[in-house]
Amino acid sequence: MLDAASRIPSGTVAASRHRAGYQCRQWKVDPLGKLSLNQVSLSYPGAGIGHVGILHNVTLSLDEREFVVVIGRSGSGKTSLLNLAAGFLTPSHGSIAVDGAAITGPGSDRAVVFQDDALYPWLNARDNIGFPLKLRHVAKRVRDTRAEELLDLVGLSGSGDKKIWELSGGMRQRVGIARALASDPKFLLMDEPLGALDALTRSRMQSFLLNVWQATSTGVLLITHSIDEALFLATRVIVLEPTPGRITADIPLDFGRRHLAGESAASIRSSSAFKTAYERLTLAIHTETAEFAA
Ligand SMILES: Nc1ncnc2c1ncn2[C@@H]1O[C@H](COP(=O)(O)OP(=O)(O)OP(=O)(O)O)[C@@H](O)[C@H]1O
Repeated sequence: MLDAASRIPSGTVAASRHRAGYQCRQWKVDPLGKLSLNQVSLSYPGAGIGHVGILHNVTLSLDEREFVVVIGRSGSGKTSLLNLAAGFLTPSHGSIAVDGAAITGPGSDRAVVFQDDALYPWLNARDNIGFPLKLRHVAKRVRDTRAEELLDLVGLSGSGDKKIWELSGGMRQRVGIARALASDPKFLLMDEPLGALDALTRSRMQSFLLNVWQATSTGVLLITHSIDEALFLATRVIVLEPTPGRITADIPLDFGRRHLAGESAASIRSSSAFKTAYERLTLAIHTETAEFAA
């Protein structure tokens, strides 16, 4: 079962948006948004050797109900892929679109969460969360209301006045995720968001991430080095092979949904299905021509 800190009151976010009183997307009502990378390649200038291919012909799409995890060996281009989806990088070839419209840079429809929480130490938790709304000239009263609702969503009710240095690593990452959600993104792009946490906190945060995903219907693209984490969270795992980075497996999974339906993490991880999936994904990551047979 999910622990109390991981549970999120159903309907909290959707209901809160109306109370917050600023223009936002109507989650679960609009048609599903889609983020697509179409035959995307990326290369960087090499030192005297022309261009070095980082990603080659990557085609990938995810919608707002999906939790897609990208895994692959070091240097396979995972962060580059996320930076392309975020609009921080421009592809050398191919195109990236949200709902069919080509993206030309970062946008409020895609929020990014990094391993380092990147919070502003001079602001308290509430003002950190409200900061993206401040950039959009949303009134302070409305920002504060929204921040309190997001603090509630991430299990930190009553912590709005806390300074960043008063928060634990897991709490800081929750505030970072709340801040990312403040702009009501269609997609959360997360680069090793739990990578800096200790094992126990990381495990609790995995349940928390699944709950945030379920409560907000925000599409997630998450990078991890952890096979266990990829299997536990993803509705699809994408395997990238290096040099140049390309997709060699696209695997549907349901362990996260099972957890959300009430099965304990321990029961899932000890199941033969999870152990078999672990072995197959390990093989897929470490084999040149990856195969993930059902
Ligand atoms: N700005 C850059 N200029 C040149 N090469 C780069 C740049 N950024 C990344 N690279 C190279 O692109 C390749 C892919 O890097 P990337 O960080 O996307 O991989 P990754 O799979 O996220 O790696 P890791 O798992 O180690 O974080 C690496 O060989 C890296 O050295």
